[in-house]
Amino acid sequence: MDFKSWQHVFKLDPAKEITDGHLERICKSGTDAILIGGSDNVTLDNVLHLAERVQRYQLPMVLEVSTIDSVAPGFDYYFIPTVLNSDNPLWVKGLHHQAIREYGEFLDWDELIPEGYCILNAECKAAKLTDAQTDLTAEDVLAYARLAEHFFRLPIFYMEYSGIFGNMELVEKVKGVLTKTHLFYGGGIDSADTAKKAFAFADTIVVGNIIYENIDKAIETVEAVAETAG
Ligand SMILES: CC(C)=CCC/C(C)=C/CC/C(C)=C/CC/C(C)=C/CC/C(C)=C/CC/C(C)=C/CC/C(C)=C/COP(=O)(O)OP(=O)(O)O
Ligand SMILES: O=P(O)(O)OC[C@@H](O)CO
Ligand SMILES: [Mg+2]
Repeated sequence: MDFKSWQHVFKLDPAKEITDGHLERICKSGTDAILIGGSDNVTLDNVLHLAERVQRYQLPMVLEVSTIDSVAPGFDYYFIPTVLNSDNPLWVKGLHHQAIREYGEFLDWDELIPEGYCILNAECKAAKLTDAQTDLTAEDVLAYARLAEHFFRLPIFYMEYSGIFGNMELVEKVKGVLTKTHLFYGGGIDSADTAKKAFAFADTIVVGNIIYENIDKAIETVEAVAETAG
């Protein structure tokens, strides 16, 4: 199992309700993996509850860590965001330092995958939480991508537009400067059309909110990627 081969993932928010029927459709959709994560009201209880339900299906399950207190055992990978365009060091390396200080001796480092986030929607919760500097030129974003790949050697660069569909020209430019680092794109994918547009440039597309708004449209995004990938 290698996350670099994933083309489509669903991101389930532990703070949101999902019926068994909808969860079954998501997990049997043909998506490559389930990412569990959110930016607020994530608790150990709601993570454990959702993970237990997802575990019935045989597909890779990842926890995207947003608080130290909500880390639960049993995931295939733990994705650890570092927000490259936050000016508050807490979100770049501060919480990470605290977590490693506390648990460093017991960590299985092969399960931890750092993600270099570049948050591009000023209105999303994650941008507000992390004081992300979203007023960026294309050159700024390309520099963050290069910083992720060549300086920090991060395996993932994540263009995060959570809640809105992003600038695909910029996604194309970022893809053009990355060679080893894998490009995740997330934000506003709500149809086959938006899935295809984002997947034209990103290595992996992440589909979140539409799961809770229109389950049929969410499932369409998997089919769209499969068609495009051939
Ligand atoms: C039990 C045990 C041994 C535990 C060990 C703990 C462990 C695994 C430690 C790992 C080591 C480590 C380095 C941990 C880091 C800890 C940490 C808290 C890091 C900070 C992560 C961070 C920068 C979070 C900021 C928020 C963020 C970028 C979240 C990403 C997810 C996201 C944007 C979701 C979208 O949110 P949503 O709620 O859907 O929002 P919308 O309203 O926009 O839809
Ligand atoms: O919820 P949406 O807008 O689909 O975004 C997906 C993901 O990038 C959120 O972290
Ligand atoms: Mg969301």
